[in-house]
Parts: sequence; structure tokens; C-alpha cells
Amino acid sequence: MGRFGLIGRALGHSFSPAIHALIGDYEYKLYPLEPEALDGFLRASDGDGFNVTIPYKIDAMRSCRELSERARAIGCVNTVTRLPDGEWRGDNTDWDGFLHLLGEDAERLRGRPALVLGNGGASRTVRAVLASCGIPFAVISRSGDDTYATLERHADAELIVNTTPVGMYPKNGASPVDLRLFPRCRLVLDVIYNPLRTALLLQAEELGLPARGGLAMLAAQAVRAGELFLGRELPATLADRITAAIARRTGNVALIGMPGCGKTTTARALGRLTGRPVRDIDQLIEASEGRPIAEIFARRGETAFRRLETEALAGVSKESGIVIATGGGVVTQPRNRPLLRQNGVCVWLDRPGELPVDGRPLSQSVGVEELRRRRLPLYRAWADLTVSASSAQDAAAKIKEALQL
Ligand SMILES: Nc1ncnc2c1ncn2[C@@H]1O[C@H](COP(=O)(O)OP(=O)(O)O)[C@@H](O)[C@H]1O
Ligand SMILES: O=C(O)C1=C[C@@H](OP(=O)(O)O)[C@@H](O)[C@H](O)C1
Ligand SMILES: [Mg+2]
Repeated sequence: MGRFGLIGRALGHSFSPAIHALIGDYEYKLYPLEPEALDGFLRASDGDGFNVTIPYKIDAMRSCRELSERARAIGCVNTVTRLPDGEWRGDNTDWDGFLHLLGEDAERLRGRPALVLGNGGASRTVRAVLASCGIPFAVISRSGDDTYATLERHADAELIVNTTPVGMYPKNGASPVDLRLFPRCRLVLDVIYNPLRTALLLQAEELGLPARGGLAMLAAQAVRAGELFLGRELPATLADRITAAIARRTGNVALIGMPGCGKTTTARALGRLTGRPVRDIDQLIEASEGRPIAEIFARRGETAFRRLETEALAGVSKESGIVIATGGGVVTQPRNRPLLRQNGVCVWLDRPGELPVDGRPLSQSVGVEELRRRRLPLYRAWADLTVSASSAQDAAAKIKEALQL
């Protein structure tokens, strides 16, 4: 049962320990290091192997006596393991990670033009793998010959790969390019895994294009590293099983539905049942405004309230692994949809019959039946899962079961 871990600089939010716990029964710890400590750490360590991440993937090469062919092709290492004499061998399993993300499309895209956004470390991996698959590519960077100002030269691109950090947590919502510039595009890949769906991937979905995020790449590079650590092959399906498990764990659950249907109460029950943190958008707005929702409506009107609601949602929906109680009107603003979708699923609490109206200005002024008429199609369209239950406790149990939380 060897001792392994991750070397990098800022590792607090790494998914790697959780992923490796699903790969094998070995120790896997985080080793945040300052740059001057890197060489000494690798020299003195009695560990059996390490993953290496930003900013040390190039620097760690100088501690390796031997490099794999892939590490040499990419020009950096993300995994070091022991040679028989105890020296370090450097490998790069990001290669396996990106190859896995490409999947069967690698064959379909052979000879077809691709566009790689960004020319940093992740871009080197992507370019090496594309070249090995016979997929010709152009690289877009912020400066040089081919920049975001000359994208129209690449309107024939059939594959777009984002390797830049644009749209990555905490700067969610930004997108490196407008996919409408690429009418022949048939696959969009993003190496970012937080959020699960970047703005780029959400636009691809909207345009009906197949799109995949970086979590599958992260899982697949970890599985290959696990094989090197353990010295044996692991099941071919393991990376996909880990991707699904981590997506379930880190994804958010947002409750939508009519005012008074039980979103606030069910969110709390689900929080208790799963140990997940709960965020109630209405309560956050009330706290920041210092007055109840009904008073915000009366003083500032619905449009102002909707702005506050979107702002609160934008902050909350960036987080991972939480339960979100929305307000009943969240579905009236299309801009709220990508905010919820970037990191999770919407569960519609479909509660027919009479609903409480106290403290709910629109239920009182417009009326519950008229609100239902307007909104039911929206709840239905936004819902990834629909739940009807006789109590909030029951609803929470059903959600936990259906989503395997
Ligand atoms: N499935 C349910 N069946 C019956 N009553 C419920 C259910 N879920 C919640 N309630 C009750 O309905 C009321 C409104 O719930 P609340 O959570 O405030 O709704 P929302 O946040 O959707 O406006 C509460 O008194 C709550 O206990
Ligand atoms: O349906 C709506 O438009 C609203 C629902 C309320 O939340 P609940 O659904 O929790 O009552 C609150 O956001 C506000 O009064 C507007
Ligand atoms: Mg509520």
C-alpha cells in the first residue's frame, strides 16, 4: 500500500485526493510547496510516487532520471514514479486524460481541422495528442500571429478545444469565443472542470453541439497515474465511473417550483439528510437588503427584485456540492438558467392544490392559478427531475434517492 500524493503550489481545492480514494487503497496526500522547495522535496522524499501540478510540471523534469516518450512529446511531467534504483521516472498521464476526453471522436475527426484555444501548459498536452491522432489544428493565443481578432480564418474548424482558464471558477460565465463563428463545428471540449459546464459548453449545448468538460480528463489522467502507482492495469470503465461519482458529489441541486410549494423547507431537509450546505436565495436577499421580500417588492418593484435575485444566484451557483432553494420566480428570467445549469441540476417540486400565499406578494396580487398557468411550462422545461411528495421530508428523501446523493 504505497504512499503517493500531489505536488503543487495552491492545492486546497484539488479533487485529486477524492479521485484517488476511488482508484486504490493507497495513501494520497497534498504537498503544497514553494518553488525553492521543489528539488529538495523530491530528493529527500521517501514517497513512492507523486502527481505534479501547476506550476511545477516543467520544473519537476530536472529531478527525473528518465522520461516517458509522452512526457518528452508534451515537454512536461504530471506523474513521477520510482525506477528500480530509486531514482524518479517522469511520465505525463494528462495525455491519457485528453485522449479519453476525445474518446471515439478521435477517429471521426482524423484529418479534420481543429482549433485549440490557448498556448499554455494544457495546450501542449492537447496539441501533442491531436498530432498523434492525425487531427490538424491551429492555435489561438492572445498575442502573436493567430489571435482572438483573427478567428474568422478558422471558420472551418470542426473541433474546438478550450485550454485557457477563461470561464474557470471563480470567473464563471466568461467564454473565450462565440461558437456561432464556427458553423462546421461538431464537437466542443473544455479542459476546465470547475464549473462542470463552462459558458462555452453551455453555448455548445444551446446550439445542439456535443460538448464535454474537463472532469472526464481529470479522472482519466488520475486513473492512468493510479496504474503507474500500482504497477497494474485498472478497468477500462473506471474513469467514467469516477467522473460520474465526482460530478454527483460536486454538482449542485437547485429546487424550483411555485411559491409556497416547499422549496425552502425541502432544501433544509435535504441538507440535513445529505450533509450538504444549503443556500436559500430569498433569505440571502433579505439579509443583504435588511428587509423582508414583500417589502422589497413594495418599495422597489419586481424588476429590482429580479436583479437582486440574479446577483445572489450568480454568487451561489458558482459553489459546488450545495443545495439551492430558489424563489418561485427564478424561471421567469432566462439569464438564470445557465447560472443554475453550470454546476448542477434543477429539481421541480410539483405540488398541486392549494399553496400558502402569506409573505408572497405575487401569489397575492397575481393569484396562484394565474402564476401556475404562466409558469408551469417553464418549471417543466427547466426540470432535470420532477418530484411530487406529501411532505418536505418525503420530497428530500425522494431527491436523495433519485440523484444518488
Ligand atoms: N410537499 C409538501 N406538502 C405539504 N406541505 C409542504 C410540502 N413541502 C413544504 N410544505 C409546507 O409548505 C409551506 C411552504 O413551504 P416553503 O418551503 O416556504 O415553500 P417555498 O420556499 O417553495 O415558498 C411550509 O409550511 C412547509 O412546511
Ligand atoms: O414566485 C415568485 O415570483 C416569488 C417567490 C418567492 O419565493 P418562494 O417561491 O420561496 O415563495 C420570492 O422569491 C418572491 O416573493 C417572488
Ligand atoms: Mg422559499
